[in-house]
Amino acid sequence: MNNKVAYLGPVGTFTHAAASSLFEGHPVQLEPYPTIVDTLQAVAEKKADVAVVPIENALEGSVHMTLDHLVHQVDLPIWRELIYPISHCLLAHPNQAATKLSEFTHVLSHPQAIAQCYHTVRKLIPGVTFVHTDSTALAAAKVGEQADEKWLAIGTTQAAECHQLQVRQADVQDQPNNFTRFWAVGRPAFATEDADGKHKTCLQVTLPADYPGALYQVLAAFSWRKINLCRIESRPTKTGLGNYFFLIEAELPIRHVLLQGAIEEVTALGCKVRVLGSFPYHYYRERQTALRN
Ligand SMILES: O=C(O)C(=O)Cc1ccccc1
Repeated sequence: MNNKVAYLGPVGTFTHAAASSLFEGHPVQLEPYPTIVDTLQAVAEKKADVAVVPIENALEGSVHMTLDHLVHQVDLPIWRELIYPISHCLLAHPNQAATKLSEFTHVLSHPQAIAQCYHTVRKLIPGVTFVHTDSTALAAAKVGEQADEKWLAIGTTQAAECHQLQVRQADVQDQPNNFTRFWAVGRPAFATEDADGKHKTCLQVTLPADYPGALYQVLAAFSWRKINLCRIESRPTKTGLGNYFFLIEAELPIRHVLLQGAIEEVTALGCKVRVLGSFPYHYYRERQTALRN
């Protein structure tokens, strides 16, 4: 039986492109879900084996919807990470071909896409109204359904093709070098190769209480072992204002003796440590043969 891969759909989202790249050449069934939460729930409810969701963007930072659902709502291991280049386009219905860009009234897209293109689009279309949708491809679909409205979608060229839209302006993100990290979450029946050693571990660390130097002590456990941390972020525990946990990503596999030592030390300090995943990661096109059946 083919593995079922849930992704934030519909066809033409960036997540769809990331999921297609991750599983290229492998017998999987890609299944779109309308929201990030639905995508993760598909695996939690065993309707799919793995879910592909965005987790962090170079311009906009964390996708809190993904992070919070993984931490608070489900217990699913992060299985792989793909870092994928993101280029946003302004898409319009062909019936609006004569409409000047500055005359469009609404720009629809996923909140992350709007945030990544906000200043560029406002300069092109002063006073435009932004409308959030569950995905960039859904925005493209809505624009495709409204031939008479002066609406634009921010999305991919694939979404433009799917919905017969025109690319009115390409590369509208506020900065070049726009990348998004995508996580594949779950337990698919694939072995993963780890030959080049690019591997990281994501930990959720909750401090026992707030006291001077608490976080410093936690970080020291990694620092003196010379474990490189590639991300640290605080998020509310949702138990009261001012209560946080830390998400720490270390550039070592969980089985590494140094990381085991650091986790023991942090636990001895009274912290709660949960391993959200220990997984290989790669950049798009860097290692297409990363999966084995
Ligand atoms: O809506 C999409 O296309 C997504 O996959 C979410 C997203 C939005 C913007 C950048 C990266 C991912």
